[in-house]
Amino acid sequence: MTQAITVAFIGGGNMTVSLAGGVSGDAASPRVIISEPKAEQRERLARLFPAAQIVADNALAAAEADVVVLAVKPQVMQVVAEGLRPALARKPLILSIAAGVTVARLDAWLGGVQPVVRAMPNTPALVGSGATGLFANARVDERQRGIAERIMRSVGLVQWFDVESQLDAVTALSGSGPAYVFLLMEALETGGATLGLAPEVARVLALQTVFGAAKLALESDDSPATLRERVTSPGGTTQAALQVFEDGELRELVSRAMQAAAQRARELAGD
Ligand SMILES: NC(=O)C1=CN([C@@H]2O[C@H](COP(=O)(O)OP(=O)(O)OC[C@H]3O[C@@H](n4cnc5c(N)ncnc54)[C@H](O)[C@@H]3O)[C@@H](O)[C@H]2O)C=CC1
Ligand SMILES: O=C(O)[C@@H]1CCC=N1
Repeated sequence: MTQAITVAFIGGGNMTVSLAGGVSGDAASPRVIISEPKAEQRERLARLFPAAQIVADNALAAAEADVVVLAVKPQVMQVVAEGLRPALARKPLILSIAAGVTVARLDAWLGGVQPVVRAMPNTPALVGSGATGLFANARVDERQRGIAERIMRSVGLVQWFDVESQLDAVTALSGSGPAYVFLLMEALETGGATLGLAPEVARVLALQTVFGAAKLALESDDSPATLRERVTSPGGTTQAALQVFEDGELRELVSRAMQAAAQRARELAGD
């Protein structure tokens, strides 16, 4: 943070552990308050973040905050947001990371006066390699945009969107995307075992291959298509495999899967 601000996390689960760790590592780390109803989890949080204040009362946490990060499951968001209303007189920035909860809904639950940023993160944020889409309502000023961006950037890449519906596409790509890649890992592992490799060997080779390919693509100036061509010797093994993927219309299948995810995101958002 550029100045000593107070960040209150509502819900002290996996994502909060990751984000609180991220912002605590920041050069000018903010004061952190975490509200969590489960006593056992509060004890864990206190061990992980000795400098943070761990409480059981959402309103108490929010009342002193410059930023309130809503990190509860979407199903409990309405109750949590409505319960916070009286504690938000200072008009802190609200940063919601709940999947599928629109700014309009949050706005209604919070009383229609708060600056609200909606984030669509993904689970690799848990290891500091997330990808997050952000959308801000009109009450969010430049300074607050910077703060929201900095919080999410502490666990990975951040991209802003001017149109909230684009977060449905982000959900279909990077939000759900880790599951597509895990499915590919599973398939590579099974395929390796079918070819006679020990399953644990097939798994480690599959994971390292996905990791290595992603790292190479991120660090290279070349496009994934060029990198793919570079692996593919004419008449060689890769070409034989890629032909099977093309015959099975893998690109079309991925596109259809993403359409289904985006459609489901729209339905869940109540659009
Ligand atoms: N797009 C994605 O893949 C991801 C989205 N998310 C979003 O982030 C949010 C948090 O996810 P996780 O940290 O994985 O969930 P989690 O279940 O680990 O944490 C939620 C925490 O909220 C606490 N909680 C329950 N009721 C509460 C209440 N009334 N007040 C305060 N705290 C309460 C729970 O005890 C729990 O510790 C979710 O809304 C989820 O949709 C998180 C990870 C990735
Ligand atoms: O599957 C879901 O609905 C959520 C949104 C993105 C990742 N998980």
